[in-house]
Amino acid sequence: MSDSLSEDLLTVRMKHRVGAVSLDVSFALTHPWTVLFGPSGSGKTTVLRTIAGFVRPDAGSIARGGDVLVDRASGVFVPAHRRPVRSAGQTAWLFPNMTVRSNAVYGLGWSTKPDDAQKAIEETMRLFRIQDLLDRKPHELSGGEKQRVSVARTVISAVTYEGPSSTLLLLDEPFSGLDYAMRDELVGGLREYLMRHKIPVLSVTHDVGEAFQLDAEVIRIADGRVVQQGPASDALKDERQRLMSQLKSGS
Ligand SMILES: Nc1ncnc2c1ncn2[C@@H]1O[C@H](COP(=O)(O)OP(=O)(O)OP(=O)(O)O)[C@@H](O)[C@H]1O
Repeated sequence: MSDSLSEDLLTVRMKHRVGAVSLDVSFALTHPWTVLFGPSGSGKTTVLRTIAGFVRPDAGSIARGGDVLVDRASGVFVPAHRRPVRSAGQTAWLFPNMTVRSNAVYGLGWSTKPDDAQKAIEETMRLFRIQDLLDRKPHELSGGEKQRVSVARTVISAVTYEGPSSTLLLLDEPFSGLDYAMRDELVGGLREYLMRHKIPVLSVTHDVGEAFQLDAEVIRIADGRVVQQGPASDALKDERQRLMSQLKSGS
C-alpha cells in the first residue's frame, strides 16, 4: 500500500447529536493510518461507532469505496456485522469463561485458506506478546494484557477477513493501557504488519508521540467539528513543540 492512496478508503459526512455534542463532520480517509485527535468528549468514539454500524447517524452518509454503508436520505443502513469493518473499543471485552486462545480467535471467520489463517493468528499473537498467555482465563490477566488480547482479536479478524476488498480497522485508543516500551514496540510492529496486509486503520489517540510514530494522517476534532486534517508533522506541530519545551524545562 502506498502512503497516499488515490481512491478514497472511506468517506464520512454525518450529523449526530450525542449528549451535549452536536457532531457535524465530513472527511475522507486516503492514508494507510489515520488518527482522530481531539479533547475528551469531542465525539471521536461516536464517529468510530457510527462507522462500525453501532450508531445510526441523525443525517448523512458513509461509503467505503463504492459501497454505501449508510445513507439517511435514501434509507440505506448496512448492519454492523455485514460491514467490511472491524473494531476494538476502549474497554477490553473478553468472554470470562474462555481462554485467551479462544477469545483471540473468536472473530475468526470461515477461511478458505486455513494455513494462511493459522499463520496470521500466530503472527498476531507474537506481535501482541500474548503467545505465553494462551491457556489463561481473563481473570488471570492484567488490565494491559486484557487489552492486548482484545485488540489482537480484532486484528486477527481483520487479517483473516475474506471479501472483495480488505476490511477497515477501527481502534479506539488501542495502546492506552500499555507501558512506554511495550507501546513503542507494538506501534511500530502493528503499523508494518497492517500495511503488509493492506488493512487501512482509523484510530483514536490522545498521544502526540503515537501519531508521529505511526506517521499518521491526523484529523483533529473539536466540539463535534473537524478543525484540521493533514500529516502529524503539520497538524500536531504546536503540540509537539509544547511537549518538547516542557521536557526541556523539566516540567
Ligand atoms: N450513550 C450516550 N448517551 C449520552 N451521552 C453520550 C453517550 N455516549 C457519549 N455521550 C456523550 O457524548 C459526547 C461525545 O462522547 P464521545 O465518547 O464520542 O467522545 P470522545 O471524544 O471519544 O471522548 P474521550 O476522548 O473521552 O473518549 C460526550 O460529551 C459524552 O459524554
